[in-house]
Amino acid sequence: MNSQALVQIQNLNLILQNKTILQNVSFDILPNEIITLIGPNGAGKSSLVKLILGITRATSGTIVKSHNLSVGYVPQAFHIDDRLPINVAGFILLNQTKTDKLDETLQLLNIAHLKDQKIQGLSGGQLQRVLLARAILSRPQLLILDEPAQGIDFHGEAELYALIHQIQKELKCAVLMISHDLHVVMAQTSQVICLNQHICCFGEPESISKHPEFINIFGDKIAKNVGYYQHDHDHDHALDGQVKACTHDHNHSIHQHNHSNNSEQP
Ligand SMILES: Nc1ncnc2c1ncn2[C@@H]1O[C@H](COP(=O)(O)OP(=O)(O)OP(=O)(O)O)[C@@H](O)[C@H]1O
Repeated sequence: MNSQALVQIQNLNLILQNKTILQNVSFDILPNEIITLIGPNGAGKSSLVKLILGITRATSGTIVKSHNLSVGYVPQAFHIDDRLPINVAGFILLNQTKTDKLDETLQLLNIAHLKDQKIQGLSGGQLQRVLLARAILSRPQLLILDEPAQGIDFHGEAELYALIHQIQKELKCAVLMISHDLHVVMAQTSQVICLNQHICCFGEPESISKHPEFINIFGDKIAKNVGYYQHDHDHDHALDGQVKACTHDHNHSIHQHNHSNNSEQP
């Protein structure tokens, strides 16, 4: 366990309707860290996020959050009622207690010009930025994003991920995001968790892309084509993804989940 951790996740298991959704998941989320969750459809990524947010409860295991942890969240799907008579500023401020950072937030996300526009007329990319603005208005310590670039074209996707990095740097928050955009994840994230009920592998993008379970899930072609990224950070992760003191050069580390139980699915 790391005393600096914003969230410590220990041996989480989730069983729903007699089906194992998550098995023995453990890792820490540290301040200033960008962790991206990847994995095939149905791997349990959104379920894990819902447990961390406290929307659902684990069958067993613990999630310890730092005192007064503030969390911003952008869900996977968001439907706005066509009849809701509200503009962008009104929507961002809805049910918020801290409102003084509205203009600064709109500028940070390059959407100041949309402030008075009706929410219904926005494009997919504009709406994602508005949802991000809402999530960061109160300057959370942890930002959780469930597939932030869903429904956005390739060009807009790259811009959005660059923006997320900019937000992370400016607000100095941690980011946990789910993504299917492997090329971007591998080029821009600091830590990747490859999830398929259990943590298949955890580490830096370069090492993850060489891991046998990653190649098994995503295919050799994707693994060979992902961009490599060198990232300096001051901590290391144990085999199960938890943080420990830094002991070596990070650039080629691979963290692997060992299969001691034959019932685990890859
Ligand atoms: N309330 C529920 N009751 C039963 N099963 C559920 C429930 N919610 C989710 N599941 C199942 O849990 C599994 C994991 O779903 P989850 O949405 O967490 O996966 P995911 O990795 O986020 O998938 P995707 O990439 O497709 O969004 C799926 O098989 C899903 O059917």
